[in-house]
Amino acid sequence: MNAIEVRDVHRVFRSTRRTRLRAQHTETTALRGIDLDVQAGSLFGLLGPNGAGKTTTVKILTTLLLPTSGRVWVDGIDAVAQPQEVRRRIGCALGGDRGFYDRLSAEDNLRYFADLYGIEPRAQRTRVAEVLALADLADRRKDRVEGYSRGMKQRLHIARSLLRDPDVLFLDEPTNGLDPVAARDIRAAINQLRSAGKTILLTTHYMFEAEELCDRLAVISDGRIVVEGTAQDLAAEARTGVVVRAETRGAEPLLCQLLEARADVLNASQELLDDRELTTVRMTHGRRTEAEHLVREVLEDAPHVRVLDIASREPSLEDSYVALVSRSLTGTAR
Ligand SMILES: Nc1ncnc2c1ncn2[C@@H]1O[C@H](COP(=O)(O)OP(=O)(O)OP(=O)(O)O)[C@@H](O)[C@H]1O
Repeated sequence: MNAIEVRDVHRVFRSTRRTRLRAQHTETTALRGIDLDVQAGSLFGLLGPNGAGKTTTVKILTTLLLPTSGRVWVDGIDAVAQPQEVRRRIGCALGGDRGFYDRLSAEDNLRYFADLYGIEPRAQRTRVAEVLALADLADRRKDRVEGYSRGMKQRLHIARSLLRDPDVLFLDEPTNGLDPVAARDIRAAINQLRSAGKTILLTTHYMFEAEELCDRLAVISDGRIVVEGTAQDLAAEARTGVVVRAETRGAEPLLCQLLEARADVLNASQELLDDRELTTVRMTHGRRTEAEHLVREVLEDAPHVRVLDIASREPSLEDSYVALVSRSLTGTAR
């Protein structure tokens, strides 16, 4: 059974800026026909570069925004026709530093929201204690939120999203900007919620996080779903055979274009290290020595380039992601 279904959703933002002489209308198309199926009890990851349309999708699913066209069901309920009913069944943590009364304690904040959500006064104390424990904030429950770290605030967002014991949870970049330990704690909490049978849709920029947590993933780019499936499906779709990394002296970024002109190169990028350049080449080639040889040839053909080191590795989810997104943005059929 699907807990979330999205059919051909489009979203256009229209705005008008008035100058003294005239009104200027602008249109931004954020979503260009999104389809999604998220199975009940699964953890689904929405990945994509900045501005791809992830937050717009989450806002539509959580009834904060209306789609311009298309249909959306959450927990079997039509989110456009019955937004109130959907709101009762979902939890939503959009994160960030705002959203709480800084001068109140975490406990008082949650009591306030429990009231707002219509949780019976007699049940509030127990429920607030439960979600504080789930978010590992029980021992800091009396502290004012203004003294909370980002990681603690993020956990408080998750605690709030759990107040109504929802079946479906939406987490928008839950570990964004957190240090590695705080991020690991959040991931552990998310894993616990999945084990408790919740359906979770999360957006993230971190590939290892998506790989660690998600059952299925969708990559969204420029308002379209580029690919949907397991991490293995994404790798198969990206057709990344091997990743070659070459350390050089004297290599120009232009060389990446030369490499990308080859049919067996999916994507090439260069970063500057202290006194060297590091070129990463994602190839369709499966044989590592052959792939290394090909890259070495292209680099050494360029004038004044010295190859210091060359090595290859198996592709990660991040490599598949980079190949898929760059392919979708450049519109190449490779
Ligand atoms: N309220 C708005 N008015 C106008 N344009 C908007 C609005 N909200 C989003 N957009 C535009 O819609 C597109 C998708 O934005 P969205 O926030 O959904 O992307 P995102 O994938 O969540 O990006 P990020 O990873 O940076 O959060 C962008 O081009 C953005 O500028």
